[in-house]
This record gives sequence, C-alpha cells and structure tokens, in this order.
Amino acid sequence: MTQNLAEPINPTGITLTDLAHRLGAQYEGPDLRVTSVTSASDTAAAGSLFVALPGKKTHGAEFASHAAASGAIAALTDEAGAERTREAGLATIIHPAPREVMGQAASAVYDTTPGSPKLIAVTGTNGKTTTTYLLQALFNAMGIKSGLSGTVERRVGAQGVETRQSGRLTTPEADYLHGLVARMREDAVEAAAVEVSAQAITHHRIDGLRFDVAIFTNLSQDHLDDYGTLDNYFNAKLPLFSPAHSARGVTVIDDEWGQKLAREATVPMTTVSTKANTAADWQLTTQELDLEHTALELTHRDGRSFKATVNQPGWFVALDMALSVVALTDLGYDLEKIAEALGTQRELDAPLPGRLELVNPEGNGPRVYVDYGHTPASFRAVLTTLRGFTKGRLFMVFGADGDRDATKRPDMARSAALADVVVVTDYNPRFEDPAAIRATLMQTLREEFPDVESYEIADSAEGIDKAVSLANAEDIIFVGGHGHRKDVEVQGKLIPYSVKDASREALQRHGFRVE
Ligand SMILES: CC(=O)N[C@H]1[C@@H](OP(=O)(O)OP(=O)(O)OC[C@H]2O[C@@H](n3ccc(=O)[nH]c3=O)[C@H](O)[C@@H]2O)O[C@H](CO)[C@@H](O)[C@@H]1O[C@H](C)C(=O)N[C@@H](C)C(=O)N[C@H](CCC(=O)O)C(=O)O
Ligand SMILES: Nc1ncnc2c1ncn2[C@@H]1O[C@H](COP(=O)(O)OP(=O)(O)OP(=O)(O)O)[C@@H](O)[C@H]1O
Repeated sequence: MTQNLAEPINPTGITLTDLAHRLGAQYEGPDLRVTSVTSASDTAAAGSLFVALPGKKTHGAEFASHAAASGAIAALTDEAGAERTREAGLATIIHPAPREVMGQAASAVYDTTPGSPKLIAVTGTNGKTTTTYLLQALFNAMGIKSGLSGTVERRVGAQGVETRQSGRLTTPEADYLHGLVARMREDAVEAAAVEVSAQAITHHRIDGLRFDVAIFTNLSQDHLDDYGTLDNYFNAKLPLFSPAHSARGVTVIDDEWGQKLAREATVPMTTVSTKANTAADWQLTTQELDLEHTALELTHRDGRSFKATVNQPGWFVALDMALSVVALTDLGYDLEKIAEALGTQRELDAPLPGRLELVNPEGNGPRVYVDYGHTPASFRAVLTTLRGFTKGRLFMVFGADGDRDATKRPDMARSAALADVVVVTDYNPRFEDPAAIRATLMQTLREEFPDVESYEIADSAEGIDKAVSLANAEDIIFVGGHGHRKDVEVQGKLIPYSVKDASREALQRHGFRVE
C-alpha cells in the first residue's frame, strides 16, 4: 500500500463534540474520534471526517456514500448537504459555511501549531515556484531538513509526496495542507516553503496556519477572470500580510505594488530594492553572467552584505534568491552561516523543474528552453534575459490558456514580439475554442508587430518543430507555458503532452544530437 505522506502517521484526532464546540457548530450524535480530514471523497480513509463542501460544479455531499464506503465516519457540512451525509451513515456536524471553518477543523484534528515546522509563504504573480525551490536548495546546503508545497510537487524532506485531486492546485485545500504540515512536524522537518496563490487566500485554503514569514515577489496582470481588476487581485493577496496569517513579511519595493504592500501590510515588513536611491532595508545588485549563472550582492542598511551566484539564468532568479535569503535572516538564520553553506565558490545549485529548463543541455543545435511562466511579465523577463545571450535569432513558441483571464492575451503577444520569430500554437484550451484564442494572439502580432516573423500552427509539437526547422546553432528557442506539465486540458480531458519531449524529438528529427 502506498503510504500517504501528506498525513501524520500518529494523528492526535479530536472527538466530534469537542470539534463542534471549537467551531461553534451544531452537533448531536455519537462522540466519535476523527483522525483525518478530507474534502475530496476519493481520499477518505478509516476514521476520516469528510468535509462536504458546496461548490460551483457540485455539492461534496453528493459523494458522501463514496466517502463512507472508504471508511469516513463523520461529516462537516452545511444544511444543504446534511441530509445526504446522514443518509450515508455519517455522524454530521452542521455549519453554515463549512469552507470557512475547514482550516480550523483540520488544525484541531492534526493539532497543527505555529512554529513547528517554521513556515515560509511565497506569494506573487511570478516567481513562487522558483522562490520555494531556491529556499529548499538553501536549506539543503545548510543541512536543514525542509519541506515544500507548490505547483509542481509537495515534499517532506527528500521524499516526494503523492499528489491527489487538489494536487493540481498551486495551493492545496486546507484539509490537505494541515495534514502535510503535521506530517512534516512528525518527520522533524525544521522549515517549509509553501506557495500561496491569491485564490488560496480568498477560498480559505491557508486558514488555521500561521506563517513565520511571508514573501511577496511581485504583482502583474493575471487572474483578472477571478478578480476583475489588478486592485482587487492585490487586495486578495494583502490579508496574507496580516497577523491572522503571518508574523512578518518581505517584499521588493521597486514598483507601486510592492510599495503599496509595504504601506498597507499590518505585520512588520522587510523591504528589498534594486534601485540605489530607494530607502529599503536591503539593496540588491544583480549581474547576468551567462546563461548558466547569475550573480547577486545584497547589502543591509547596517552594512552586512552577502554575495552569491545561482546556477540559473535571469535577474529575476537573483531577485527571488535575494528574497529567500532575506526571509531566512528574518527567521533568525545567520547571514554568514548561509554564505558559508554555499562553500568557497558561494554558488547555489538549484534545480528548477520546468523553469527556464534547457531541454538538451549535452546535445548540439539551437538551445531550446521551456518555462512554465504564462503571463506577459514572465515572458518579458525571460525574453529580455535570453536576448542578451542570443548570438543568432530568438524564437518564441507559445499559446494562451483557455477559460482563464482572456484580457492578458494581447499583452502576452506583445511580450512574445520581443522575439525575432514567433510561433503561436494551442496551449491549454480547456472548454474554449482554441482557434479563437490563437486568432486574438495573431491579431495583436499582425497589427502591432508586422515586422516580426510570425506563424500560426495549431499543434504545439508541430509549432516547436517549425521553430527548430528554421533555427540554427546560434539561435535560441523559448517555449513558454507548459514547463514541467505532462498534459494539456482539452474539453475536460487531460491529454498527455510534454514540451520537453516534443522539443527533444524535434531536435532529433532535424538531425541534431540529443543526449
Ligand atoms: C475557484 C476555486 O478555487 N475552485 C476550487 C474549488 O472548486 P468548487 O468549490 O467549485 O468545487 P466543486 O468542483 O464544485 O466540488 C465541490 C466539492 O465536492 C468535492 N468532490 C467532488 C467530486 C468528487 O468526486 N468528490 C468530491 O468529494 C470536491 O473536492 C469539493 O470539495 O474546489 C475544487 C476542489 O478542491 C478545486 O479543484 C477548484 O479549483 C478550480 C479547479 C481551479 O481551477 N482553481 C484555480 C482558479 C486556482 O485556484 N488557481 C490557483 C492559482 C494558480 C496560479 O497561480 O496560476 C491555485 O492555487 O491553483
Ligand atoms: N521575480 C520575478 N519577476 C518576474 N518574473 C519572474 C520572477 N521569478 C520568476 N519569474 C518568471 O516567471 C516564470 C514563472 O515562475 P514561477 O513558476 O516560479 O512562478 P509562479 O509564481 O510559481 O507561477 P505559477 O503559480 O503559475 O506556477 C519564471 O520561469 C520566470 O520566467
């Protein structure tokens, strides 16, 4: 049997009477002890509390008998779900807003307490995954057992945790997150980095956890389908920087969003700036050395300083690294000890799956990079970095998400036009017409950038093949969007597809050596 690493082996558990009392909820029934919590019926197990949530698509109570068959003994739900959960034989606690108290319930069952492990939240439009991996690499270098929760995976120390339904989310639901944190504590994890999306804050996924420090990387256009305006999107992130969720925060203050956060946060904030005349706590200078290395120097207003090199391309990686180091010092780790842990070369080797990943590092032919970033700002960041190191032509192959923020599409095309040759393909159409998505991208390119060589090729693998067919060894091809993903979503179905495999196959087809 696969061991579920996202739950403690010896959970404390709680009786239903105690739990109902803590939640201020109604309960009359047997005083059973629940030892796990889940809001997804397919992960219910013996002794589970099934939190049956009303959703957009369905009501979790529809799956109560499924949860009961898997061993769930109790339910937490609203009035609308109670009849179904009782019919399924589950002792039922009723609360008018079960999603709002799920974090509290999970915290009670798993006995999650602040500080054990130390938790670092990372939020921002771009850079969450990068920053959490940099933090993990720093902890590894320092010999500290760490944990990680993010878009790509969840880890407890060196072990990868099996993901489940909510594993497709950047930030899992509160039931899962509390189980994971409790398991980390049981496995003596000292500190963990957790990606926190705006949706996670809005939908109570981080409730009941208190972060020791929260990092804000940046804010740019994304998720306007959920939030309408950038102001609303910012306001969705702001509560992370309040005592309910975090003890303190770290932010860059180079732009108006970081400055606004530093002003409006209600916890102490440590500030970082790359601008010499900005009154920040830490000044950062970065230098893009080559496509394998980026150097940074951080200087505190009290004179302390830190120098390092990261084995990744891009000023933004240096920025994410700076935020990570500052967060560690705010957690109480000594700056000199962090530097010493990087050895005499002061170099951090941080593997970033699907983030500016070179698909054929040992082979020949054009360099092909894949990157999960799917925003105008992330495209711009990557292309400006790659441009500096491109001897020949710079290619971009990309598409835009279906059923997600349609307003960012023209700006994605504008960013893509920083390349010399652009190939527009399908990406992740979900339930949208992919041809219409491509049409919007092509229209921007044709109308605003008539001099940029552009192609429309529906199939992503064929689009990559086209770029490889036109490129030579001096050129760089950037495939934006898919990154680490191994599937695309079309009409509700997940179709296996990897841009890394597609790129390697295209290189091979065109006679290049692939190792
Ligand atoms: C708006 C939002 O956050 N929606 C999430 C929410 O959906 P929902 O409330 O409508 O739930 P539903 O699908 O109707 O199901 C209701 C309940 O029945 C349960 N159920 C359902 C089916 C079943 O067989 N058994 C079962 O128990 C579900 O687990 C759920 O508790 O609960 C679902 C279960 O956890 C999530 O999958 C779903 O995320 C949707 C798919 C989503 O796409 N969310 C995006 C917008 C999101 O949250 N993205 C962020 C940011 C990513 C980024 O930075 O780019 C993220 O953190 O991932
Ligand atoms: N600090 C930054 N500023 C701007 N762009 C960045 C920054 N850090 C990373 N990026 C760019 O954004 C891309 C996506 O980064 P990353 O996957 O870390 O973001 P994310 O916030 O985790 O996004 P998602 O939640 O969608 O996975 C990177 O590969 C890089 O191109």
